[in-house]
Parts: sequence; structure tokens; C-alpha cells
Amino acid sequence: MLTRRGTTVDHAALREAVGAVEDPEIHRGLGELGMLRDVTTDRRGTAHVAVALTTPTCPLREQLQADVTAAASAVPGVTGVEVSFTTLSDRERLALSQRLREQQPVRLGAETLVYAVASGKGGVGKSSVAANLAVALARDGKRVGLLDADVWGYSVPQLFGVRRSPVALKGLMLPVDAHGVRLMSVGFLVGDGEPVVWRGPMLHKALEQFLTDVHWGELDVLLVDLPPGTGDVTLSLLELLPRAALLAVTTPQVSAQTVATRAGRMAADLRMPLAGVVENMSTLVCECCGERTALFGSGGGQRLADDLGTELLARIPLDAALRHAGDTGVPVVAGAPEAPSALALSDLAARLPVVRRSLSGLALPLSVVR
Ligand SMILES: Nc1ncnc2c1ncn2[C@@H]1O[C@H](COP(=O)(O)OP(=O)(O)OP(=O)(O)O)[C@@H](O)[C@H]1O
Repeated sequence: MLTRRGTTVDHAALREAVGAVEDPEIHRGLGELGMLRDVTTDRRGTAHVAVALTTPTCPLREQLQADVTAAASAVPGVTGVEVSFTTLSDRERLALSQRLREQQPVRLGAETLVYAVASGKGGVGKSSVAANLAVALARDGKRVGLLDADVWGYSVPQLFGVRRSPVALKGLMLPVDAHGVRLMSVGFLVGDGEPVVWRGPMLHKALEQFLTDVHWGELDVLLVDLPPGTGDVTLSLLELLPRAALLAVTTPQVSAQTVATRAGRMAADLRMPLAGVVENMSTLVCECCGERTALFGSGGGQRLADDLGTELLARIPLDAALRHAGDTGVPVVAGAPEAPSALALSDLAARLPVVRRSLSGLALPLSVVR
């Protein structure tokens, strides 16, 4: 169309540009997903773009508005953009859910590396390590999912500052995207402060659904935050994810390390590959002078690695920046990337070994993720 300013807007190019804008949680173009409605331009050169959301309460409306506006504005001749929203009909939602299941199996691809982050004792920082490792890998350009399988003590919603439920598309849940990581947690599905009182079979079913009814999309890495210890959930998950490699987290303290050894031995009994050991809370970094103190003793990480016959991959210092980040819902790797703990966690992401289970069930450490 010829605008008042005498320029023309190539209508096909405009539709293509906005159609290529990705739904932030499905990671596919709006055009391909059938979410693009009318795209027109008026004589002033204003583009009018109608987008159908997956749900009327879509939490990503603002992001979509910004992304569509940016894409349309880049088309020559467009002088302004107006985005309007409707919602997919029930039938369209069902069709989309079926198409996503068919086009891309919801189950994880054979190439996805799966790491189960485990500890013997609670409170050693397993969830903090899993969350920041996920963000560091995502910042490195990887497509990363984080499944919070710590069903009773879930902390992923808090660590990522997420206060909403995942979008559900007729039996298919979309992981919540935060800091570039695709997240799923029991905590998204229960009310604030509500306890989870599920028992064995229900837990197993819930975890199975997290793997089969969540549209993880294509993932390079899936991290699973296990509950502490060697209980039912851990066993269920290892059964559901036979390819998972164990990443054991401990503090330097003897008591934490000996309990973690049990978790590592259980993994070995199950012929689960070991990715390595992370020692958290290694030394206390003084905020004023940077001096380091071995508050919880030293050597636990190395002893655990030696016991399990694997490598000590990282020593993460006890750092107020990490604690503060957890409380404010912005992982330290994203919010304070220069903090000592963030540097150690980013280094861990760079050194994380690719571990695949061989046909005989034995671990095959190959190379680093990069
Ligand atoms: N390196 C660190 N420096 C400072 N604080 C830390 C560090 N690692 C963890 N923390 C803090 O310790 C507490 C426990 O951490 P986190 O929840 O990650 O442990 P966890 O092992 O996952 O616990 P649980 O098993 O109970 O889920 C949190 O308050 C967290 O902010």
C-alpha cells in the first residue's frame, strides 16, 4: 500500500517479519503456530497486527507486544505499529497442542544431555548450583531446561522470581521461561506455602508427566534438581531418565561429604554415569577485603570425588551475593556475574563434561559441553 508519505509497505514482507516472531515459550514463529491474525497497514504507514494468544491471561503479552512491534518497525515504510490481541479458540488450542506433540516429540531428544543434580544432605546449595548452572549454560547459548524434582522442598520458583502458573494447552504444559531457562516445578502448580502431600505412586506419575506432558522443545541440556538423599523421587527419576548423569553437590564438611557418598554409591549401583562433584560453600569471601576463610573446613569435595572415582569440577565460595540473589529471585550468574560465586559457577558451566551412557551401561566421559 502507498502511504501518505509516498512510501510503500511490502505487505508480504510485513507478514513474514511478524510471523517469524517467536512465541517466547513455544520457541516457534507466530505464523507457523497459527497465532497471527490480520496484518494490515493504513495510509499513515501504521501497521496493525492482530495476534491470537494461547490463553487470555497470557503472561507474555507484553513481551510479544514488544517483539512484534520491533519486527514490524524494521519493515521499510512502517511508521508505527499497533498490536491487538485475541485468544485462540478451544479448537485451535487443541489442534496446536496436537501439532506440537506430533511435530516434535515431547520426550527429550537423544542428543539432550541430562544431569541430575544431587546431594546427600539438604541445604548444601544443590538448588542454587542447579539454577545458576542452568543460567550460565543458557548465557553460553545452550537451550536449557531445569526440572525442579525437589517436590517437597521446591525452590526453583523462588530462585527465578517466578510467581505464575505455566500456560496449559489442552493437556500440554509450556515450561516457564526465565533468564533464558525453561523451567518446570511442582511449585508452579500449588498455592504459595501449600505443602505437597503426594505419596510414591502419585509422585512417580507427576514426574512422568513433567517429562512427557511438558513441551520442553529442543533442548541441549536438561538439569534435574533432585531432592536430597536417596529416596523414592530419586529412584523414580533415574528410572524415567536412564540417560541422566549424576552431578553431586557437597560442602567441604566431613558430615555432608560422607552422606553425599551414599547418593553417589546409589548412582553407581544403578550404573548411572557420574558427571563429577561440585563443592559448594568452599570458602567464605569477605565482602570488605576479599579474604577467604574455610568456614566449613576443607577437602570434602575432593574426598567425595576420590571416593566416587570422579572429578572435582568446581569449588563455589560462600558468597553473600549468591544468597542475596536467591532471596531476590535473580540468579547470581545473571544479576551479579562478577561476584566470586558467579564466576565459579560460569566456570563450572564451561567445564561440565559430556557424559553419555555406553551400551553396556558404563559411563563414557567424552569431552566438555562446549
Ligand atoms: N555458595 C553460597 N553462598 C552463599 N549462600 C549460599 C551458597 N549456596 C547456597 N546458599 C544459600 O544456602 C541456602 C540453601 O541453598 P539451597 O536451597 O540451594 O540448598 P539445597 O541443597 O537445594 O537445599 P534443599 O535440599 O533443602 O533443597 C539458601 O539460602 C542459599 O541462598
